[in-house]
Amino acid sequence: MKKFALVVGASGAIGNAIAKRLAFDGWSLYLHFNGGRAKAASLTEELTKLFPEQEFLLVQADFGSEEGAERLASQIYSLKAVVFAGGHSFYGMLEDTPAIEMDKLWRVHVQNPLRVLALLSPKLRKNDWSHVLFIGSIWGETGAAFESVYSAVKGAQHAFVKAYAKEVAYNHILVNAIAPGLIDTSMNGHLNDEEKQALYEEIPLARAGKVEDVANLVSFYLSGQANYVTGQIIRINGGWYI
Ligand SMILES: NC(=O)c1ccc[n+]([C@@H]2O[C@H](COP(=O)([O-])OP(=O)(O)OC[C@H]3O[C@@H](n4cnc5c(N)ncnc54)[C@H](O)[C@@H]3O)[C@@H](O)[C@H]2O)c1
Repeated sequence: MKKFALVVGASGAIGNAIAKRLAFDGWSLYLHFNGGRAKAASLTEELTKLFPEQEFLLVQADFGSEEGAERLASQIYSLKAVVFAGGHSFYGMLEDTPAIEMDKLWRVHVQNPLRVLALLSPKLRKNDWSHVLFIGSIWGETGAAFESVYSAVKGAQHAFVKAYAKEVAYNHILVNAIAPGLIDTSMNGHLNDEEKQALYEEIPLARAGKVEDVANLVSFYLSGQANYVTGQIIRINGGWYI
């Protein structure tokens, strides 16, 4: 029987790498996108050609609204794993963060992923083992100046992981978060080369992480070799902020 995972944010940089890695591992995938249909469609086409025995299904939803979350859940049939790799950041002082932006950060990172999960949990409970993984952030653990609201929503994701892991352990649903440090994606587009270099000097491994670094860790979690790990926030950060 095909094993299906939902990758939320598969059209994004980290989500795209996760989708490719999970396809390589033999998963069939629901590939979620919001904007960027062309990119998501070409990923689906590429994976279908490479892995014809597996299924790759595109699902669109805006996590800015509850209807989007509900529509996404209604398109999912069989499911063994969910990886939440969507989201956006906002860089600025708290007093310069518009209320509408705060609301959006909360909805996209917390409220609607949790709503999706609530709707999908009966499907996850049907399996011998299932996995829920959030791509959180080290800022959710340490906090970051000028990203205070983003840090707050990432911290909320991490707190949820710890709580929900306890709630569904009985059903063999494992719930964890991977908390990246600096990963080389357009989410860090606000940094110029000089600023990036200054950050690399702070990071013991002296570089930004690659999207594949995150995808490899996701692959390990979902491989069945980490089935005694739940409720954990695993930092992937080159030794930065430990
Ligand atoms: N890049 C980093 O350095 C870094 C570090 C720590 C954590 N993260 C987290 O990793 C995740 C992926 O980041 P990325 O760097 O790949 O970013 P990205 O911008 O490349 O991808 C973000 C994805 O989120 C989706 N998305 C954004 N708004 C949405 C909405 N309203 N509804 C539905 N989907 C929406 C986009 O469509 C896209 O697929 C995010 O949760 C981010 O917070 C990134």
